[in-house]
Amino acid sequence: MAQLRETINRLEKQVSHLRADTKELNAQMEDLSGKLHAKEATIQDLRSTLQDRDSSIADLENTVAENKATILDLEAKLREGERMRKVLHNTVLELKGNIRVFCRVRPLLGEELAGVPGDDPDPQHIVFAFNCISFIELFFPLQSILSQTIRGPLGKGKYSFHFDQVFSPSSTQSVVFEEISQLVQSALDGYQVAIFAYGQTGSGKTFTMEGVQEDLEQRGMIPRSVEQVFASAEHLRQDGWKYELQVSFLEIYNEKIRDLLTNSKDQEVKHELKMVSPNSPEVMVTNLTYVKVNSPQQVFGLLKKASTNRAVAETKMNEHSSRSHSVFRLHLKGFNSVTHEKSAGCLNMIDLAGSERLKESKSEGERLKETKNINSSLANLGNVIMALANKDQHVPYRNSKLTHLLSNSLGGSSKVLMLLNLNPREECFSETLNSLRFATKVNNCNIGTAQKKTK
Ligand SMILES: Nc1ncnc2c1ncn2[C@@H]1O[C@H](COP(=O)(O)OP(=O)(O)OP(=O)(O)O)[C@@H](O)[C@H]1O
Repeated sequence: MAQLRETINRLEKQVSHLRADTKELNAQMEDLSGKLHAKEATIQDLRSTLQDRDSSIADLENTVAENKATILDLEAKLREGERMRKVLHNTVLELKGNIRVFCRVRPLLGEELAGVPGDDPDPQHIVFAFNCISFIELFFPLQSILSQTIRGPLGKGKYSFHFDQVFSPSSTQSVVFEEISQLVQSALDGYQVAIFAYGQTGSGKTFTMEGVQEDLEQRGMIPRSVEQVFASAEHLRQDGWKYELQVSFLEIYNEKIRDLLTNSKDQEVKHELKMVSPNSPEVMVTNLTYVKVNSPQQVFGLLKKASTNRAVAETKMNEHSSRSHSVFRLHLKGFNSVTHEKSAGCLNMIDLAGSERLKESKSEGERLKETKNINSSLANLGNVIMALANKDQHVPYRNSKLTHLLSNSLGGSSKVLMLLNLNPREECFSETLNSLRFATKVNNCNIGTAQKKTK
């Protein structure tokens, strides 16, 4: 019996322990389930945060897609704008005629200013209208002072001219370039472009075309055009255009062609003008150096090389007078990988030899021969332009090397600009009048509508 009681006691103790354990386990269970609820709530929170994030990402993705569409739309509009610019530019040129004349008068410089009141670099006998950028008036020098105070007809003492644009002595290189930059652009669009600097010795032709290379402000039309062509070609890449650019530079001296980019010291290398093929109007120069160029700096190096090679002779009118025509050519071949369009433009920049007449130049001997050759090739340039304007059956391209070489860039399918340079000195009055008359004849010509070239 006692043993039984002892067993019961022991069991009762064990039951009481088990009860206490159960109680503790229940408490722990409750605690854990509380924590589980809390975790579930956190998970729920995180889920809803994730959902919010997902919808924000979707919103952002939509916004990005919308922006991309807007950008594509804007790019298409820009391309359309660029196309319209070309169309408008070409229409304006068609209306104005594809031959245009700009006139630039250089300032009086250095010793030329001696005795000029107030060192005024503007000539007294040339008058520019304040309200008309295309008008220039020349006064017979003896009457020029009078004409400044008494306005009105002075009979034969006053000569008025209109051109597409007139630049007074204060016009900078960048102002002049602004007016020709669209024309330069046309070469990238596949046009044949010819820009001539015409004028008597010392009138500023070389300054206008080449300028001072080391001085950014004074750089001329050639370096500025080269920079613009490279910048535009780079810009057009995004539309699928890729350009191959090639430079040649030659001079025509005494009706002989000389390569200005040659490394050869052999002056006897002969250069002849030949048709590219029997059916092509294009003329090529035999044995001429063509350099493939990839940067403006590379072209500037070639310009330096050419200027050291260029023949410079002395005349009585200008100590360092250039007695040759120089022809800088940039050939631009374009291909568009998106539209498969092709273009083949050419930019010719020509610094003509001084246009003074024989008796003014006081030339003798070898200089006399040079002057005669220069005069006859310039006169022939005028004849070619007149023949084109008159739609003559025969255009005398072959009468001089210059017009023969440029025949492809002078016809009705090209764009021509004559930059008439004038010397501001009163002593140059009769040459100035002569130049203005020649340029007026050119200005009155309309050589037809330019055509793009695709091959
Ligand atoms: N717009 C200008 N501003 C400042 N200087 C100029 C300007 N135009 C010309 N000159 C200066 O006038 C001088 C004669 O100019 P330039 O040599 O260009 O004449 P040119 O017509 O090319 O003569 P040439 O027929 O002998 O080649 C140069 O010293 C040149 O630097």
